Amino acid sequence: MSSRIPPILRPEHPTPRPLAGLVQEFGLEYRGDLDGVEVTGVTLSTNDLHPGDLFVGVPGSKAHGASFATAAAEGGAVAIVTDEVGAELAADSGLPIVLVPSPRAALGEIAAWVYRTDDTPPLLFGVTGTNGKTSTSYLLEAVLRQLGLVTGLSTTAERHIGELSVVSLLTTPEASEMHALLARMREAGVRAVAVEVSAQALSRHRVDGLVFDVAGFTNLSHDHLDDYADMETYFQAKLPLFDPEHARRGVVCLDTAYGRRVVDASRIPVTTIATIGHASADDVASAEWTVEVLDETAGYTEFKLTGPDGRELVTREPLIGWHMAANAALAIVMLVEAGFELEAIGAALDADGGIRAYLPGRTERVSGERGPSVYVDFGHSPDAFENTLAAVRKFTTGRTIMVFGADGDRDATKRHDMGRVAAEGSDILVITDHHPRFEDPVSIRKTLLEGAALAEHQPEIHEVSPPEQAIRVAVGLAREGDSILWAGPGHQDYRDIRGVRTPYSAREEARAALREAGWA
Ligand SMILES: CC(=O)N[C@H]1[C@@H](OP(=O)(O)OP(=O)(O)OC[C@H]2O[C@@H](n3ccc(=O)[nH]c3=O)[C@H](O)[C@@H]2O)O[C@H](CO)[C@@H](O)[C@@H]1O[C@H](C)C(=O)N[C@@H](C)C(=O)N[C@H](CCC(=O)O)C(=O)O
Ligand SMILES: Nc1ncnc2c1ncn2[C@@H]1O[C@H](COP(=O)(O)OP(=O)(O)OP(=O)(O)O)[C@@H](O)[C@H]1O
Repeated sequence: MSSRIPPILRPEHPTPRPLAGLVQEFGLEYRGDLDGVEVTGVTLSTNDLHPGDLFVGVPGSKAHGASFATAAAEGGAVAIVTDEVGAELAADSGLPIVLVPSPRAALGEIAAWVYRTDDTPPLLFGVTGTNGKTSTSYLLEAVLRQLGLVTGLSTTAERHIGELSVVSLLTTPEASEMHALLARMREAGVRAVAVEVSAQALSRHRVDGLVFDVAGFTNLSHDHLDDYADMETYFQAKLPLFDPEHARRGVVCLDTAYGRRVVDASRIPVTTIATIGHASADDVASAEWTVEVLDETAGYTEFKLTGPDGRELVTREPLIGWHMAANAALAIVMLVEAGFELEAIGAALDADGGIRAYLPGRTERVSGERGPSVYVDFGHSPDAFENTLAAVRKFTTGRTIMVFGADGDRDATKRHDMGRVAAEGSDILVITDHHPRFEDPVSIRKTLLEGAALAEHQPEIHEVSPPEQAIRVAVGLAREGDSILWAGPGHQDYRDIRGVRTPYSAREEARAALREAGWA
């Protein structure tokens, strides 16, 4: 990967802690001399090593982290934490070695100890599900800010510490980064944090050592079957967020049938929410909260949230689609579960004319007053395509044009459905490339085209590579009144081509294509 790897934020003024204290507190075995060893940080990667760090050697898919122990020592690491296999690999590093049975499983608690994130933690919100995690997290942050709090955010798109913003690498950072981020947030006076929690994060202990005040579940649909054997395994991977080790309370959206199953499996108190017209009639009837879309325009969606005891809130958000109303309502109910009064939330939102949120690359309109409407979106699953296409179509007087490609080296089993759903919902389809990674982009497009051919409705289909060209073809075909939905790249500022993060922004490309076509 190139140097465009985003920075990892750490506390600016870490307080050193004696390593002997860690060993004593957790009753850990060690080799070497711990006398005078002071720890100021923790990492599992030599690419993010600071002098004074504990280097945690985790067994990875390509290498055992402990095989980089000598490099870690040269970089200023003060000790190694690893397993028995890693201890052998790290023996020549000259550093003391602390032994744990599973370094990845230990990382969260160790990072919490190093950065003292257990001391006066902020209010913590965790959001999981297939689609809508980033959006719900941004919406939580927006409402918290409108309530006057200094906020933090951790999502696929960005990490925020108050007004400071950096782009993200992983959706949910490794536990060492997560706790460093929280420590930095504490320095900045952050009082509430919204964290997007991926299934991979739960499977890989990335949120260990954190207890969310409120966990939220958006929905579950086909994705990530490269990481999980089947939908059931993927579903099961989400459940630990609803255990007492990870959250105190939960809010579960019943819009997909998996929601009810989360409620049944949850080991914490949960409340439920369902979207009228989208969840099943039974789930709408049994949900404690319901959300109903009242008005939709190209500029905003207005909705009503109704809760127990006839409590109600009507507000709007500058986002399109019923699914965004579902995300916003989930965020608001999570705040209520955290102890905020619904009336206070309503008053704060009313004062501002609704929720003030900007979601980078989530059905983001990049076009101007004239010409076709162009939206850049991060959707990369059949369900996301269906919802965003429906939302865009609603405000399109002309034709709906969709541009998309699929991720290489990621769940290939969803590609047929992506092609089919995209074809069903569009009048013109431009199939192109996304992140090919190490796959052949021609063969990815071929699978998408096969999927598109399965659709009952057949749009006009074009195959265009690379995406810079594809968006220009789409803009060239578009007329006033048409809409273009470019799904996949969202906020991202690179394409991963054979492991190299090549600079590239779909939002910039789309704007350039519009300018070149004279629509600026
Ligand atoms: C499958 C997966 O999660 N892999 C993660 C894993 O990589 P790995 O096991 O291959 O690590 P490895 O390369 O064998 O290296 C082993 C260890 O040696 C260390 N190392 C390695 C090389 C070196 O020079 N120095 C060094 O210290 C590594 O940091 C690592 O700790 O540990 C790495 C270090 O933290 C992660 O960066 C990497 O995430 C990769 C980039 C990834 O793509 N993960 C995806 C699947 C992911 O987690 N996605 C989810 C969800 C996204 C969504 O919702 O769409 C996410 O939360 O982002
Ligand atoms: N509640 C929802 N239901 C269905 N689709 C949604 C929902 N919310 C958002 N989407 C669609 O999914 C796309 C991704 O949204 P978002 O980034 O919020 O999800 P995510 O869960 O964070 O995704 P990822 O796991 O890829 O980071 C959006 O651009 C939109 O197309």
